[in-house]
Amino acid sequence: MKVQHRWDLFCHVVDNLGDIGVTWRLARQLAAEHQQQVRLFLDDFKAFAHIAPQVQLRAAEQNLAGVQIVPWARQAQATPGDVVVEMFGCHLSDAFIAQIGKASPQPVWLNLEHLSAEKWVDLHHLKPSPQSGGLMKYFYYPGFTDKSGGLLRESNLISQRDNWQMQPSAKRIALRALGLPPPPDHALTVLLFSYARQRLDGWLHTMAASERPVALWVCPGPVMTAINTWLDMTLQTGQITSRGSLSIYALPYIPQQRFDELLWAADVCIVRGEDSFVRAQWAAKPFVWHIYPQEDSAHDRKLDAFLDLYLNEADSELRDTVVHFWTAWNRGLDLAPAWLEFVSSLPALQRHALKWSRSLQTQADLASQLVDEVQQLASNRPSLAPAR
Ligand SMILES: Cc1cn([C@H]2C[C@H](O)[C@@H](COP(=O)(O)OP(=O)(O)O[C@H]3O[C@@H](C)[C@H](O)[C@@H](O)[C@H]3O)O2)c(=O)[nH]c1=O
Repeated sequence: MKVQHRWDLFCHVVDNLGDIGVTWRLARQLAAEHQQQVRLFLDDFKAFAHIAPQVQLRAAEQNLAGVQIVPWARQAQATPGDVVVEMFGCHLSDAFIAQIGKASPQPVWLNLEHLSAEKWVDLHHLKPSPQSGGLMKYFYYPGFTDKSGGLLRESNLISQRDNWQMQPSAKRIALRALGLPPPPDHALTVLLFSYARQRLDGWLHTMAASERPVALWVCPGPVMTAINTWLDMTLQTGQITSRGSLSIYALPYIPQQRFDELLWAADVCIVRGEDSFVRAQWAAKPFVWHIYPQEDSAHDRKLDAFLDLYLNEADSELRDTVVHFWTAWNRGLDLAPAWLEFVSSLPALQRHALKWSRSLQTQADLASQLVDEVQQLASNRPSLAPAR
């Protein structure tokens, strides 16, 4: 039987939406699917409001989707719960760490790390790290293998996706609800959620000149600058414009609970970071991962490690197609030749995406694994009490 614990998740937003994006998805799942009591300490409510518009920016405390949300600074007066999770190595205040040290029984303390397909992840997952004052912190690594901590996946996600895909009207209704004009008949639909990128001209020209109409849905963010330069105008949120066969639509922010529908509705997804990268895989769509750039080219190793896994069972033609386009995207090269190759392989890429998604589904999801691990770590400590 699952014990109900009091969880404290700590999220420091470094940049972008991924820190709160992953944390919010995990928090909601812990509360809704595992009946855990979740409190989320957060330092950037404006970033949060992009993906959860109902959030109040200045509330001292609020409850959303069964999660208690409090400003970061409140940790100074807070008593730790049964489980403390630092998201992505964000640092807790000394005052809160002192409270962890004083708590009896001591909370299970974890650092949930960034996602990587690199092999070392399996070796480091759940390793303890002794802290000063006799405290112990465990490192939790998400990942793609059975020895890693898994990927976030809601229990009904795949059935929801399949039901949605099977209803011919679902796409039309969703697009309307998302404020998207219906794309022209037989159009190729492309969702663009990437980092800033130069040299989009060749790609945009190629789409504008293609026989098949293309609808490009652009999420808010810095990539819009290069698109506006090419368009020679400033496309406002909610506005659409066309050049030849290409229509470009500037999307508003979409609540996280509806973000999947954009991926499900698109034929090709260009995603980034961690959460949208994982969601594109659950959407089972041909996709491109714009990886978060890191120092010392660490992102190249991460990208290669994922491609090795993702393409392990692909034939050499498909492998080349994916590698060419992903490399061109991530290295800032001209995209036109690799795009044409990619688009002409879409049926095979689609089959591959579905096969990959099915293979990932055999893994236990991250939240379930985390709850089980915490329960085990907690029960190895003689006196950790369930929530009162
Ligand atoms: C555009 C958009 C995004 N989202 C959500 C989906 C995701 O949960 C989140 C975006 O997160 P990601 O896809 O991870 O991309 P990101 O680039 O925003 O986040 C990145 O942040 C850096 C600090 C990390 O180091 C990176 O690894 C990565 O997490 O925003 C919406 O809910 N609605 C929207 O309209």
